[in-house]
Amino acid sequence: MLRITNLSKTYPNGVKALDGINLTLSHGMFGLLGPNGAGKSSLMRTIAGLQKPDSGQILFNGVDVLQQPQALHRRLGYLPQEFGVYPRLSAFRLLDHFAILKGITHKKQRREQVAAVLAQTNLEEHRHRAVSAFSGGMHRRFGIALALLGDPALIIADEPTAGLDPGERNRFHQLLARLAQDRVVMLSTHIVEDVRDLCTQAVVLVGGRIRLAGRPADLVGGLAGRVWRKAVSHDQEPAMCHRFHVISTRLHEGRLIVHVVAEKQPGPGFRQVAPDLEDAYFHVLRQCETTAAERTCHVA
Ligand SMILES: Nc1ncnc2c1ncn2[C@@H]1O[C@H](COP(=O)(O)OP(=O)(O)OP(=O)(O)O)[C@@H](O)[C@H]1O
Repeated sequence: MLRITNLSKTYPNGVKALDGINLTLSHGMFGLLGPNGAGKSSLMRTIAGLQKPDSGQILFNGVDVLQQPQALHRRLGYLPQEFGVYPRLSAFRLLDHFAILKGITHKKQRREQVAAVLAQTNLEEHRHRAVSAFSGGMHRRFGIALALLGDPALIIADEPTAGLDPGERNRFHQLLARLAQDRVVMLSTHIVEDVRDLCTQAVVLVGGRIRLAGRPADLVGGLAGRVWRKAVSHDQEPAMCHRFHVISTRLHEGRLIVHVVAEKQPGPGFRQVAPDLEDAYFHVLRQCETTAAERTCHVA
């Protein structure tokens, strides 16, 4: 349904935010995972038509959307990372206003759509409240209500759960999962758990390039039998990082746990564990860091 080929984007300051991205998305929830500055928002903004790439192609149902932006824009719901400040208008009035901007000019049809998106996002009982007085979670759900106007076939949500408490985050995830049943939902995040819990497909983006792609369960496959864990003291950690290929250090019940990638038992006290998505993600980040450091060393 959405096919991206060789997409690249360099900003005027010389930062290459996207470097030859190739992706094909069909129905379901698609996770875009990457650290700060990986290029997630750049990719989403480019798909949403808010900025032009330097090269590449985006096909939506076979139509080239860089040549014919309207082909996608009518079918797109975009939930950006940053929200503007809403005026003191009620949720109903604001949605009605945006529905007009989306081209839903027939009054009865518009009322029905606004009522439907309020129901889908569980905001019906708040429809007469000013959006400016909504909580963070309600804001996010209101953002989705806006994105749903016009019944989009593709929803792009850029780090939608940032700042939500666990309850709201869970409710929001369930809403996205319901929406993904019959459309494409593209979700960017740097929270590995979100991708593991929600997504049928995922890519790891680092430095504007796709480093890992597939079903979350398959992404860990390459690490099978190679991840080892050990509880260490804070003092031991630097030596561990020096001696072993440490992919992560996490706190568990106040204790520091290191995960190491090694072909065989790396040393006393290490226990082999089944790799999870977090291991796969941190392993890729480590590989990218190492490659970047090697490049810097060569230049130096
Ligand atoms: N308008 C811009 N002009 C110049 N550089 C930009 C611009 N937007 C983004 N960048 C740079 O491009 C790179 C990718 O940024 P982008 O916002 O796409 O990453 P991201 O993965 O969404 O990060 P985050 O998780 O922090 O939102 C970064 O180095 C960023 O500083």
